Amino acid sequence: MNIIDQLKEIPTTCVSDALNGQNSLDSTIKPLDEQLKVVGRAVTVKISPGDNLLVLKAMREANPGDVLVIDAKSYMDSASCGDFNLKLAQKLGLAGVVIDGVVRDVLAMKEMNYPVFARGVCTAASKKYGAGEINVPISCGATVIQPGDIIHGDADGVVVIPRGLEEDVLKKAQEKLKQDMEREERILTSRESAQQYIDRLLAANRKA
Ligand SMILES: O=C([O-])CC(=O)C(=O)O
Ligand SMILES: [Mg+2]
Repeated sequence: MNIIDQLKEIPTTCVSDALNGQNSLDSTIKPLDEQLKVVGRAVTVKISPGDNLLVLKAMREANPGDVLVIDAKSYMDSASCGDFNLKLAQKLGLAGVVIDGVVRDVLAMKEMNYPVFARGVCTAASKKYGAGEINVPISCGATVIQPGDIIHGDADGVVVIPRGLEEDVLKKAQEKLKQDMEREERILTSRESAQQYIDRLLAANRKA
């Protein structure tokens, strides 16, 4: 299994733990549909607020399985994508779209079964002027994202795994998931074992 497929089997919280809580996008960037997760390599685009022509160019240049990450500078009053733009991304085979900005046509989007993460929704469209840059380092949700970094998102939010760390993060995240599952089996068996767990934790962390 390649690293993307292996990461798909792990919750985003465990990936975050493997990164010591670093590299989480702002928690206000949320999934439109909590049931859908996204894992793939970032294609980045930086746009000028209110202008989304380069979003289309970036998706045209992306490979199937990539995640389009849009730096719209948190602009909340015109949509970086509507349902039609997202249907283009889906048709082109992109794994999903993450936006530091907003979308529109949200009801049609929810019918698409396609992972989209954004700060919210608005009514107005963007213009098509073409300002911006494709596949450059961007800031999205106050986090630096380089083209090719792995984007990992689910109901809890989005984290970015920098390229150089991906093997290490995969191993640590797999280990964390295993530990979480073992802990549940061990501790959640009775009222007494739940009490003992908390007592041990308090004793171990008690300040002098
Ligand atoms: O055309 C746009 O920029 C936004 C829109 O409504 C869509 O994609 O459906
Ligand atoms: Mg539309």
